[in-house]
Amino acid sequence: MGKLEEIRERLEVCDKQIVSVLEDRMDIIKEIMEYKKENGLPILQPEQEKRQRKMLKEHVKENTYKEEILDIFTYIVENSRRIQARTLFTHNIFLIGFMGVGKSTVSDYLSKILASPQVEMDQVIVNKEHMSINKIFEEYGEEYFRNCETNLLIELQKKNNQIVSCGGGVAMREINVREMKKNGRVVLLTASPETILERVKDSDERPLLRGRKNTEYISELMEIRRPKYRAAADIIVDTDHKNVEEIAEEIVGKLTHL
Ligand SMILES: Nc1ncnc2c1ncn2[C@@H]1O[C@H](COP(=O)(O)OP(=O)(O)OP(=O)(O)O)[C@@H](O)[C@H]1O
Ligand SMILES: O=C(O)C1=C[C@@H](O)[C@@H](O)[C@H](O)C1
Ligand SMILES: [Mg+2]
Repeated sequence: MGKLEEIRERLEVCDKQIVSVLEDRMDIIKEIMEYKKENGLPILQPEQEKRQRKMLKEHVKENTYKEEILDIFTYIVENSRRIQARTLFTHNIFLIGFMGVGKSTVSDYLSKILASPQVEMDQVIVNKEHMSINKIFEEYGEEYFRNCETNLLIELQKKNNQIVSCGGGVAMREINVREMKKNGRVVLLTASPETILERVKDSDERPLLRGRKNTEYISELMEIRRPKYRAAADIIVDTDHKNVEEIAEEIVGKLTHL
């Protein structure tokens, strides 16, 4: 055997060891998830990832390849998140609720922490139609927009493990609720009118609230929508006085115990 072949053989042995250790690591991740589920412990615990990263940095600080090793670990952790998500859910998660309640913020965070794709329904429709939502309403009417929402919900059933931030009106149509439930769990986020006002007051992007940004109007519209939101929900999470990490943890905890 030539020198090069001999070196390559050592490399192959090394790769196989890496595969084997990675498999062990992934099994451990699954074991942790099962243990947390069985014992009702918080599932996401982002602070644990930070501790792990700190420990690793300390461990490799004198290593010649420390930057490369840390880079590889970024991918390892990303994939552990994906395994976590698949251990927890095999379906899609649909976030519904009033304008400004935090659907986009929470779905963005959940999609990062669970390394799962995020779908922003309003944005997908805008991209498909090459038109803003305001323009779609003006040119084709609300019914057309609502049909776009229903068609998108049907399309989303082709994939799993997506975190979907729904348009504020999605739960108003019964067919939409049926479509979401075919391969998904529906999470209703709620907040008081005061909290909603605080969260939307500096933005002009919500046409339904234009010129009516006050708690009286928000309250009125919320009451009209409440029964449909509640009827659609598999779980309800109140977001008042909670940060995004707390909300995400509560969602995952409740979904795990459905
Ligand atoms: N838990 C929270 N605490 C404080 N601020 C929040 C929280 N959740 C969201 N926000 C803020 O409130 C505003 C509205 O949030 P977001 O855009 O996520 O709501 P939304 O439900 O997606 O609204 P829309 O229905 O219009 O799409 C944002 O500025 C966001 O940063
Ligand atoms: O609450 C609603 O009916 C809407 C909310 C937005 O997300 C958009 O989907 C659209 O402006 C309609
Ligand atoms: Mg949003």
